[in-house]
Amino acid sequence: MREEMPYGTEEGEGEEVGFPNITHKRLVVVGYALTSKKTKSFLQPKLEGLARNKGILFVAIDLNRPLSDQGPFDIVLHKLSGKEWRQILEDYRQTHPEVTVLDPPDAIQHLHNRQSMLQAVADMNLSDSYGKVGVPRQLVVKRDASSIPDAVANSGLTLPIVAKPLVNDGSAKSHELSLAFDRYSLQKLEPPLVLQEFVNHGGVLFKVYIVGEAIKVVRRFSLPDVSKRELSKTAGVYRFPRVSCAAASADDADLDPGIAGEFSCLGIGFLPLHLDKLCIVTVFSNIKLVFHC
Ligand SMILES: Nc1ncnc2c1ncn2[C@@H]1O[C@H](COP(=O)(O)OP(=O)(O)OP(=O)(O)O)[C@@H](O)[C@H]1O
Ligand SMILES: O=P(O)(O)O[C@H]1[C@H](O)[C@H](O)[C@H](OP(=O)(O)O)[C@@H](OP(=O)(O)O)[C@@H]1O
Repeated sequence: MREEMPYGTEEGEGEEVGFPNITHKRLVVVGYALTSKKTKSFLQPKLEGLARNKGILFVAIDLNRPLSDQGPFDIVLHKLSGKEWRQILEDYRQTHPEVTVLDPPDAIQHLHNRQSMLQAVADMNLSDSYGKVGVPRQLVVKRDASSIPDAVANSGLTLPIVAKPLVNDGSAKSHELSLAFDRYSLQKLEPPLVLQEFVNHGGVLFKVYIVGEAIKVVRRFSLPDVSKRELSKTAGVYRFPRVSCAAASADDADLDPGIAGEFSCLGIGFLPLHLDKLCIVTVFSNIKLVFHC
């Protein structure tokens, strides 16, 4: 375990660590392993400043050196995928039980797959006086795109359909979604895929960020509803951009009065971007819900 160290100087390191107005408290050291893109979007000056004020220091993990030779860390924060990294983390957890790993690989494995990520939500069968939370009906297609039209017909899924890569590993490809207005166009897509029924939801969805006990809900613009008339007049499959990103804030938008108390959870992620607005030293997840009748 790390010794009690006064803020401001680390033993053996001559330079000031620079934590104003904090003395004789232990520094919490967070080792992070993220892609360069995620580091850029996640470790913004605002977050590092918030952390510094709370006596929390972020230190980049060198992926070219043994993890055990680095640190010592109080927390290891990561969003990398792959069997090798998972094994490194599992080995590290065995030799460093005192270190909190966010998130433990076995706790997030099911979120790397767009089929299993929603199973937990479906199994909860959440319902109360405010409404109920479900998941869109969906179908997994692992190979052979030519079989998709018949598979969709046999599954009873209704159009339009949102096609999503089955793997959700944070790569740009894992966010390449398409909207199909007819079954036959689906054979142009590249399995493995999850095919989800499109849920009309008034063009606004909720993103729910949960970090330990802290919960933040934001409204985001989403895909507009598709009417039966539009569906009858439209054919083809169309790739669409990341419509509900941070820039698409709909916090001031009114919800469509025609929709009422039924929520569909479209997807679940972890280690969301908006960490700087929430306490930053517990479990991370972000859940996207749409609100529809
Ligand atoms: N079944 C659905 N019905 C209606 N709209 C959907 C559905 N699934 C996804 N969408 C729309 O597509 C957007 C992206 O969906 P999803 O969150 O599953 O993908 P993502 O790539 O993880 O998104 P993000 O860009 O938030 O990381 C949603 O914000 C919503 O606008
Ligand atoms: O609406 P936000 O900005 O929270 O959307 C996030 C999204 O929920 C995921 O956290 C993405 O992370 P990955 O799944 O690892 O891609 C974020 O992408 P990022 O690459 O910009 O961090 C989205 O911003």
